[in-house]
Amino acid sequence: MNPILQTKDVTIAFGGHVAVNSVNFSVEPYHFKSIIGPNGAGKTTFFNLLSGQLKPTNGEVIWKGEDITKFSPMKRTRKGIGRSFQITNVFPNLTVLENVRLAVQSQRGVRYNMLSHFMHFKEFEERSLELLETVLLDDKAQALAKNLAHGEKRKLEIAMLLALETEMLLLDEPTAGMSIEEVPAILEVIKLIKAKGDRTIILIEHKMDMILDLSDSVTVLFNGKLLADGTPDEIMKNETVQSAYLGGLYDDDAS
Ligand SMILES: Nc1ncnc2c1ncn2[C@@H]1O[C@H](COP(=O)(O)OP(=O)(O)OP(=O)(O)O)[C@@H](O)[C@H]1O
Repeated sequence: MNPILQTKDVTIAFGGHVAVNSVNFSVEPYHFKSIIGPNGAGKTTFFNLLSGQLKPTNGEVIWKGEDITKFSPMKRTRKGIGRSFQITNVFPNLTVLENVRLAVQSQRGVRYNMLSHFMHFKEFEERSLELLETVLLDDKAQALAKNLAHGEKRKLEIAMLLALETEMLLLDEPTAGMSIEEVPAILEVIKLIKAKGDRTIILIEHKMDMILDLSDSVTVLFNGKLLADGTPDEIMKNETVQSAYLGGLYDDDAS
């Protein structure tokens, strides 16, 4: 099968520091791929190269055979690459439902058309409730976004990302900053999205154990380079990966 997303020798340097170094990466449609690596491995920088927040110093990003290296983040979203919203995109004084509805409206392109908005209001609201059910947040639909617990905010971000109806989801450490009690619920949400089977998902995770049973395949970054790529089983047995993680370079306390 042809990859849906690929990078060819993608590289970015900040001053003299090469944060992502000649990475050749590919993911097939409907695949669930995790990117793992210790702190500072280059995971977030690599995600920014995929989503367009950063442009590479060298190399290419290819979406369905098309070179999108120079495309803006918005253009990539329109093409089908959705990246999880940061919490700054959430309106704190609106309800959870209103926040998701705004994302649904923006996807349908009716943000500035009041008549169309009025005519489709019920449809948007129904779609928003459906998305809140998917992320197990429907019981908080009427709560103000600012009153949500951290884990619930991450669910809201995921609902808003799903509202964009993109073929690909880029999830950047969805469990970051969560309390131990909140983690199973967000993993459950990710499992539900995966089970629908209609999207390609790439997820960054810092803690390897978190994602092994979720992932079809795993890419390991280390010092900006692609260290290994394979099934979770292959990655677990890979000695180079083990030493990268266990060699005192894996800081378990950082996000
Ligand atoms: N804008 C920037 N300017 C300078 N250096 C940067 C910049 N962004 C990232 N870096 C550096 O690039 C390296 C990779 O950082 P990155 O945040 O991508 O790692 P990461 O794998 O996501 O780490 P973590 O698990 O801690 O989030 C780090 O050494 C970081 O300090």
